Amino acid sequence: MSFVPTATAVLNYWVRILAALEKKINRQSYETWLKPTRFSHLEGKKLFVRIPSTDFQHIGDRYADLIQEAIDNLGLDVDSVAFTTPEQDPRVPKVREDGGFAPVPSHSQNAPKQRLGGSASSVSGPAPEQARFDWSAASQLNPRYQFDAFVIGSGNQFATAAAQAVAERPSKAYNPLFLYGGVGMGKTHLMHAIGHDVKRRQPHASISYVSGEKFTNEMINSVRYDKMTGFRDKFRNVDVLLIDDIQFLAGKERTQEEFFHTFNTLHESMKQIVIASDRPPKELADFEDRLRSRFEWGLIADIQPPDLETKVAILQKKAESEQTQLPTDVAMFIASNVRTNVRELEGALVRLIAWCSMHGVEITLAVTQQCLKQFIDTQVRKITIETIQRTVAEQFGMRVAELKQKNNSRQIVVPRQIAMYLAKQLTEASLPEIGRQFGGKHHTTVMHSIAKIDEQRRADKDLNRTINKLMETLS
Ligand SMILES: Nc1ncnc2c1ncn2[C@@H]1O[C@H](COP(=O)(O)OP(=O)(O)OP(=O)(O)O)[C@@H](O)[C@H]1O
Repeated sequence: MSFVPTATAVLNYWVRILAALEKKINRQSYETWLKPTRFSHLEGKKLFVRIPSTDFQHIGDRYADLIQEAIDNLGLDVDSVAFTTPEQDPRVPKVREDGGFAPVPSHSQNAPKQRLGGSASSVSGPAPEQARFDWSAASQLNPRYQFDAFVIGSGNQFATAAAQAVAERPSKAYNPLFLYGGVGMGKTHLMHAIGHDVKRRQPHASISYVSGEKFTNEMINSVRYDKMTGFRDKFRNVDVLLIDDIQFLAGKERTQEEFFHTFNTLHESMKQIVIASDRPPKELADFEDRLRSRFEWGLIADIQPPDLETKVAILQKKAESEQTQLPTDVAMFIASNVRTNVRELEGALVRLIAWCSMHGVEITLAVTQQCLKQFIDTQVRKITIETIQRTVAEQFGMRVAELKQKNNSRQIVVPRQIAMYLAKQLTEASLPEIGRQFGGKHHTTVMHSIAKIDEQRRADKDLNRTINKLMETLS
């Protein structure tokens, strides 16, 4: 027996979705953007929602995931949601300039629409100019990664200011903007925030966010299925290209070649390029020089690990968005026990909130210590020399075996000395033991290596940064 919803039930669809959203997002955003929306009508499985003006169109992008989640949780028979202003809704009689009414078409085809959780559907028929909205690109952006959700601290202040400048004046402030920093430091968040912000200011702008891995895979498939023209059109015809984890292109000559041309086309036509990487351009091993040098054309901004205060502020902001009260001593405890990776910081908080809600207890310091004990213990797990060797080899694009060989070329010696230095700093191993694990080096060689790096680290900022980054990855 199929269930045919009554008019009231349908009307309740959006009301119920809103009720679910209200619990998930902060009050101010809800009051500003969602509360003023109204159910309009249902066409088949497409739910039309009335928005007061085109300024509200970004909500379909910003809250796409949450709306989809609510639809799924509520089991509603809706497969897409469209947001329309009264002017865009052909069911609303329009007053012509001469004061008469324009004819009302039988169904609304001009409304921008978004197929939630899937590829975007195209807008059929000529949409009114102000209604054009590139949902397909928008859906690649995580609605949570906005500037106002990003906590600014000393480590990311410069990168955030640069990202904001780029969002305000794409292709005019810095082009390209090259963001780099360690794992989970917020590079992706900032890139998406640029995308959202540009979209808000220029709803017509087409924005493409792609990871280095996806770019590579799409290119391989396009070559394989003879679809290079489509691939090129896709990435060379955007207003803003956000490419994440560019280090993935290391050693991939054909992909680098393709990206080189994409870069040139976009740059020449004054389109904005934002690149994120886990290391600065000059440390991108196995990259063509012509690409590396282009990465340095605009502005290079690094993101350093957050300090304790920033970590506390991130936790509090995150708790607020989950509508949870986080006592300061609890925030301090988590911030000082979870290492610098913000993703893990958030993971600890999510775990704590879930645990307290499941056990029906309030969040207190004692409860937090109990709940996060295992989480924190695994963080201080022992670091081994093998792990150090693997991490250093990866950082310098070489094999672990090379670190142990009797090769004294500079490309090998420096990483080897760094690895020995880290082994001394991060493990309990003695000098002879370290020497043994590096292909049988004498303990005086190990000592010399450690002293050398220790000294150079003070003078060479880049080397110091590389070591900090390795330490951060390792610990
Ligand atoms: N300063 C910050 N304020 C608020 N949230 C942050 C901040 N920095 C990072 N985050 C959050 O931490 C998580 C990880 O950030 P993100 O994915 O942007 O890191 P990343 O630098 O791109 O990491 P990776 O190198 O692994 O790709 C995200 O949920 C992001 O929202």
